[in-house]
This record gives sequence, C-alpha cells and structure tokens, in this order.
Amino acid sequence: MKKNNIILKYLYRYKWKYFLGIITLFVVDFVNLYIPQFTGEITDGLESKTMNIHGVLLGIGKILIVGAILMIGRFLWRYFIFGSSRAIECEIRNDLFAHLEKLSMSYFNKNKTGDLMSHFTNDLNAVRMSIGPAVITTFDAVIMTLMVLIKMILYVDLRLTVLAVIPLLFIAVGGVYYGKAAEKKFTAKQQAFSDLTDQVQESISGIHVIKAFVQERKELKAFGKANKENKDKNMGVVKLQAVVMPSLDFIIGFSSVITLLYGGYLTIKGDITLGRFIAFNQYIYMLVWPMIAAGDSITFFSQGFASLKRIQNIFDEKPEIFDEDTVKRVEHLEGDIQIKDLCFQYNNDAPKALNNISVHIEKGSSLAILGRTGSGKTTLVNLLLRMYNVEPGQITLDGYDIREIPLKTLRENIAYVPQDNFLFSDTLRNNIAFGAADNDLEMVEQAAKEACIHENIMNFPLKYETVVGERGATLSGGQKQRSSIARAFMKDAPILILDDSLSAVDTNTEERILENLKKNREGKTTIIIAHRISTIQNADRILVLDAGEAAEYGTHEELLKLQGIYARMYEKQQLEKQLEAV
Ligand SMILES: Nc1ncnc2c1ncn2[C@@H]1O[C@H](COP(=O)(O)OP(=O)(O)OP(=O)(O)O)[C@@H](O)[C@H]1O
Repeated sequence: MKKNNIILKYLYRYKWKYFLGIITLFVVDFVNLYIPQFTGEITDGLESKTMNIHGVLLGIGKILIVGAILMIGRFLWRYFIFGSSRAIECEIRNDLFAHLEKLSMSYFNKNKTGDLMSHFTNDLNAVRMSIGPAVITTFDAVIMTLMVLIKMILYVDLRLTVLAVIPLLFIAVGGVYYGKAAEKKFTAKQQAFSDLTDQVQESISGIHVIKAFVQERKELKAFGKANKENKDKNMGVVKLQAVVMPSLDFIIGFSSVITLLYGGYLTIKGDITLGRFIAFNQYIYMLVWPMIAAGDSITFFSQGFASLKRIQNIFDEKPEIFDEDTVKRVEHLEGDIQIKDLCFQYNNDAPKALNNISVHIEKGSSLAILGRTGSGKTTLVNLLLRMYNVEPGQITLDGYDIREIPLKTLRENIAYVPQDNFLFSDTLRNNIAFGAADNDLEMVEQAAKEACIHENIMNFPLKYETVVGERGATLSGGQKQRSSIARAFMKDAPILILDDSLSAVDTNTEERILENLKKNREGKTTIIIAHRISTIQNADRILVLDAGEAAEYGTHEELLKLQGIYARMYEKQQLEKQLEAV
C-alpha cells in the first residue's frame, strides 16, 4: 500500500471535486430509490381503486421529477469524477515525463524505450480507470447496496430482505480472492504489453537494418511471439473474468428466484401489498448493477494498483546525476579543462573504459582525440558532459570540480555534436536552433553557412522549413552531420565538442568547415574526436587513446617524431591518399 502513496498526492489536489462528485452520486442513488416506491404506490392505488387518473398523473409527475434530477446528477458526477481522473492522469503523465528527463544515462542504458512508453499509455490508462470509473462503481457497490437494502426493509419487508441478502454475501467473500488473483494477472498482462510495445518500437527503429539483412521473417516471428504472449496474458484475465462474471450473475439470479418465491408467498398471504412486491422486484434489479459494479471495481482497482506499482517504480528511481549540496554559484565557464588520473568503468563488472587519463585543455585551445574504435573517446566526452559521475578531482573546469558546477551551467556552456547526429522530426530551422535562446533565421542561416549546409538547405523546396524525418531520416548522412554541426555552432558555447562529426563529409568540405571553426572559435575551447589525421593535425594538442589509456600526447610534429601509433596511422593514411590519387 505504501508503494502506491504517489496517487494520494494527486487525489488530495482534487479533493473538493471528488467530494462534490460523491455528494452528487449520493443524491442520484438516493432519489433513484423512489422510482420503485412511486410505481408501487400507483399499483396499490389502482388495485385498491383508491387512485384516480389525477393520482396516476401525480405519481408519473413525481417519477419525471426524479428522472430530471437523475439526468442532471449523472451529468455532474461524470463532470466532477471523470473530469478529475482525466486531469490527474494528465498531471501524472507530465510529472512522469519530467522525472524521466532527470534520470541518468545509465537508467536509459538499462531500460527499453517501448517498456517506458507503455507506462505513459497502458499503465496510466489503468490508473485513471481506478480513480474514475472505479470510484463510481465502488460507491454504487457499497452505498447503493446499503440504501437499497434499507429501502427494502423499511418499505417492503425485513424477512424478504434478509433472504435476498444471503446469496449476496458470497459475492463479498469471493471478491477478496478475486482481487488478489486479478492483480497478479493484470501485472503479467501489463508487462506483456510493455514487451510488445518494445518489440514494435525496436523493429520500426531498426527497419533499415532488418531490410538490409533480409530479416523480416525473423522479426515477424519475434513479433508473433511477443504478440502471442500478450494475447495469452490477456486471455488469463479474460478467463478469470469469464469464471467470475457468470458466477456473479448466478448469485444475483439465485437471489431473485428466492425473493420471487418468498415475496410471492408473502403477497398471497397478504403480509405485503402487490405494489410493494412489485417495488421489491425492482429493488432487486437495482441491486444487480451494484453487484456487477463490485466485480468491476475490484477489476479496476487490481489493474490500477498493478499499473501504479510499475509507475511508482519509475518515480522511485533516483537520478544519479543532479546538483549536489556542494554545488557552487557558477553561471559561466571560460573553458579551461583539467583532467587528472581519470578512471572510469560503466559498471562494476565492465573493464575500465578509461584508465589514468591526465590532460590539461587550456581555455581557448583545441584538443584532438584519436584512437581505435572502443578506445574510450566518446566515454571521455560523456564524462565532460557529466552524463556519468566521476570521482572528485578527476575533472575540473575553470578550477571547479565538475560536480560543483550546476548541471545547467555545465551543459549550457558546452556545444556538443554527438556521434549519432540525432535530429528531431521537426523543421531544419528548429533543429539548428535547438539549443539556442531563440530561432532567429539570420543566425540559423549563419550557423548553417559555417557548417557548409546552407546551400543544401536552400535547394530543398521548403528550405529551412523542411521537416526532416524521424531521427533525420530524410537527410543524407553528411547532411545530417552538418546540420548537427550547425546546431552546435548556433549555440556558440565556450566549449565545443565534435564527436567524429566530420566522418561523412568529403575532404574539401571538411577543410572549409575546419577553417570556419578556426575563425569562429578564436579564444574558445574545442575538442575534436576524429579518425582522419587531416581533421585533427592542426589541433594545439593531440591525445591518442589506446584501450582506455593515454598512449601518446603532443602536437602533430611531436607525435610524428615518436614513431608510435599516431605516426603509423599518419603514414597509412598518407599512403591511402596517394593510392586514391593514382
Ligand atoms: N553505455 C555503455 N555501457 C557499457 N559499456 C559501454 C557503454 N558505452 C561504451 N561502452 C564501452 O566502453 C568502451 C569505450 O567506448 P567508447 O564509446 O568510449 O569508444 P570510442 O573510442 O568512442 O569508440 P568509437 O570510435 O567506435 O566511437 C568500449 O569498450 C565500449 O564497449
């Protein structure tokens, strides 16, 4: 129960609406009880010939007034209760999204997108059902049952009411067992749905690879398996309901048979009038809905609790990266980066991705990082962006330990071009202006010119208003890369990091971009990761990483003299160049 506390906070905010909703429900259920009574009174009046047409019309008039109250009341409780549950669902969804955004990269490394997405759809839907329709059904199941029973006793007969209630007790007892079984089945059902969503999400994201490797059949098989699992888990719920719901009907039916028999007997004996006997039967039918509602409310609550636990698990997840108590008031960074004995491993079982790296990147200087794939280049920049935590003292910026700098300041002062060049399915203009304060077209164009993508964009029919496909799917690799570079240029931060960002552009374009970079980054710090020596040879310092270690460090000339990894790579690339020229 403690785990589901999160919902109380939201319910508390809407307490008045819920209160008004419950009051209206009460009024609706209360006045509803008078319809059988008015019908009974008309029957008795007609049977004993004490009622004339005016009496009948008066009775009908009363029923109509009750009908009008019911109509308004039912509108109001829907407005108050369903309205609040929708509003709460929306608030939880917003808070969940905000919380997810705060979680660290390691959380997203562990959890799958589809699974997370299903919390926003299926689980939240189940939670809404438990704080909307379930409130109505529970109220009806408890309060309406009580009110109908009281009315049966007061208006008709105590003995008859007791007999009618005995079978209903089985429902109350059975409900407890059903609730437990249902929660288990619903948890399994929600998990299966998450897995299915995940399967679809991954297949669609990777459709290019699936097609290229002709793996459609295999994917279809995997999808079929997830789909069948989802169906089986749903069938588990259906089977449970298939047993429980007819049992409910049976008990209710049994109750009406008893009351028909015994009520008929009491009427013949003259203990109750015909009108009251008819009213009693109407009351019995008025109990049918609360009994079904009892089953529904257990279903809604079980499903709601199961989903709430899954959502609660996300809310319980603490961000690893956040502003700690030691954080200082720093709003601007100059770009002096000191890395000292930096070691890092992604998790305890993993090998060290970086081992004892020490390097000083002075403000306004450029550092190039080179190294074989998997040597730790991206890891290093991820640590500079504080996507993961490092030990105190290992990374300092302008003399502040990285953990003393507010996250917002740190990331606002770094413009980053990630290796995957992710673009949003938005216009090119908005993509380029993504990290900037505004999306002034002139500035966007300037950044695009510096990244050598302006001419390409001007050739698109909608120019800067061109909407790129998901992840930039409608652009070529090089265009995507240069758009990402333009985005970083537009941010114009004291520190710029390019992670293998020129690999998909030709050497001429690369030269132009590097020239622009040199002009615009005067006095600002730049880190370039690349595999091509031509990209980095003019950097102030070059760091060569090898299996997470700093193998070589120095200027282009210094490294050539070392005759080590760098020199070998240089010779190899020179040779390749000569061969290409032939
Ligand atoms: N999220 C992660 N979780 C666990 N291990 C990781 C993660 N990201 C990278 N690694 C591992 O850390 C090591 C360094 O990876 P990194 O991405 O930093 O290499 P890189 O030099 O940038 O490679 P490339 O040139 O191919 O981009 C690799 O062994 C890699 O498998």
